[in-house]
Amino acid sequence: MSTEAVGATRRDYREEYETFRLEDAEALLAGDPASAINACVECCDRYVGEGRVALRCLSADETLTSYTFEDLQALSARAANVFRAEGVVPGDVVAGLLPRTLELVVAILGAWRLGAIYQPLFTAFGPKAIEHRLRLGGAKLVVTNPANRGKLDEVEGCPRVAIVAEPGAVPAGDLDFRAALKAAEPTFEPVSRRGDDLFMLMSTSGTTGAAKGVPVPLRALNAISAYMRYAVDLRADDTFWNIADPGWAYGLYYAITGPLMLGCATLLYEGGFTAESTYRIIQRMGVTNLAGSPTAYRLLIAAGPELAEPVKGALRVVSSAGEPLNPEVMRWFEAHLAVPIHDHYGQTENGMMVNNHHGLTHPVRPGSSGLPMPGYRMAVLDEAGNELGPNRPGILAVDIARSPLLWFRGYYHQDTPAIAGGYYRTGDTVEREPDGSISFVGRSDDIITSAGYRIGPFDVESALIEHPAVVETAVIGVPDPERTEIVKAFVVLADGVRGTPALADELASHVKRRLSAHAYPRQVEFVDELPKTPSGKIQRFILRKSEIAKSQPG
Ligand SMILES: CC(C)(COP(=O)(O)OP(=O)(O)OC[C@H]1O[C@@H](n2cnc3c(N)ncnc32)[C@H](O)[C@@H]1OP(=O)(O)O)[C@@H](O)C(=O)NCCC(=O)NCCSC(=O)CC(=O)O
Repeated sequence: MSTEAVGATRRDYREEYETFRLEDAEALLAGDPASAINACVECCDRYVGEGRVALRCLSADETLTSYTFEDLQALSARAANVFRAEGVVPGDVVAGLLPRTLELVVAILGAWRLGAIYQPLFTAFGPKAIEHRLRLGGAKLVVTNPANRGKLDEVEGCPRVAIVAEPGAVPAGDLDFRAALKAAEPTFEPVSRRGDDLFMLMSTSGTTGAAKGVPVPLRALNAISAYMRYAVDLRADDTFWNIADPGWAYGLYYAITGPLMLGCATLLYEGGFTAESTYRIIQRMGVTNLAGSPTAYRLLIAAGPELAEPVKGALRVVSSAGEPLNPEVMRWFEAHLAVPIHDHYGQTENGMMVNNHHGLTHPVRPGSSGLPMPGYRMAVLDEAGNELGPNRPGILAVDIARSPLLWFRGYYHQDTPAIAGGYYRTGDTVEREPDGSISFVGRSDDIITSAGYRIGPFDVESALIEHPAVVETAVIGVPDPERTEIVKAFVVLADGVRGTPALADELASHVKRRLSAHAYPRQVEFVDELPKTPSGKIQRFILRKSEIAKSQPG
């Protein structure tokens, strides 16, 4: 597989797009049943022997510790031995409920070395979101830390727990992960898998049901490395930092897997996001290649240009994903940080597919998500599934037969109506410009995009309905200048319960604790009834329309 950064000299987009083919070694990975592959070899072993730094960990108090690929090889081997001793076999699921620390990477690489499937659990999740995901994948083992351990007590049927804790703080019955790593052998022959075998089990929010499982086969590695080269333009001499959390696709695919696959060091910062710490870390670590979400960038801007001044000119490229990037953010970054910031579009289901590529030359239009990545043919479809020409809004879809990098073949053990007629429909409404670039118009369903997170209204509604004061609820996204959208809940209360601000806060806290700290309703409105179809289905779009009308001046 080619690991060379294409960006060393930028290549012409058109030429690269038209001549794209999976190179011979990559074609093997792309599904040849005879191919043998191991994700830990791709992301670690292949760089062993050069003493290269693979991982820089900054703790919450900003203490720096660096690890080489050799360190990660030995630690992943120890972890694989620990997992095997716990009964994990190739094809089993190992879940990680850990902050951005060394042990997170060790758990991921250890699972992969053994041929197991890694399932991320975002540390903001509450027991409800965790239980749903652990059930979905039938995880054999979950690796966590004391800050998150208590949530697992509320998970029915919780699997065996390995905990990263001080020796005195390991709960009875749990496996002391650090002690077990120490005692384990530092060698483990990587288990060969095939391109179609899974190595990650992700989840993503739906509009009608609870979060769906997204199986990720090993051949997705082709697309992940292609994105790092074409769109992120990651080079050997870059210091790379993707601030997204590896509890989600953007972080797991492109903060961990992608840079390690190219043999580049990645940076994990355990602390929460603030503009001050972000600028401080860029300066201290000499970050040249930065990735994150528009909300993070808007928060940097809101902190003022003075904070940006010391890092002006330090960054070479900046990538943005998770929600559309505002043209104003692009202009501000040019003016105050002297760096181009480019919008990239993707989904958990299939990674990045449409980009303003840093590593390829093509015009970049503010407000546009860019051009299809080489390896994908994108189409804009009408409701009947016909391809539309320029300037006509429709659903963005991937042409399956002509997209050699496409890996998504359906949700985990679930029907996937989004795949039909030779296309995978993304659910996003877009418009294609005459120059081929694609502009995001909106979602064609009820999914909420807030601060780059995809939030399913159904998940929030089912958490709210658990509260005794709530009889019925409908959850929508309402426009917000900072977070794109925020979650708003319309709530019908039980007889005799009064809708007070204190109750609104209580409901928000309930969702935060049970479902997730990022998905709670920031607005709660108490109503007598909800708009419904004659058959009783809640019409969220009516609520959304009236909120949009309210937010528009005049
Ligand atoms: C822009 C941000 C850095 C801003 O960070 P903030 O900390 O201000 O806010 P937030 O949205 O993360 O968090 C909302 C609330 O949850 C809390 N919170 C966040 N993370 C937490 C954690 N790990 N543990 C406990 N609480 C946590 C915060 O304190 C905050 O509480 P309070 O509100 O009380 O202060 C972040 O939102 C971000 O990284 N967004 C990008 C998300 C992303 O990576 N998207 C792409 C992947 S999604 C994806 O792949 C899509 C898909 O599913 O298909």
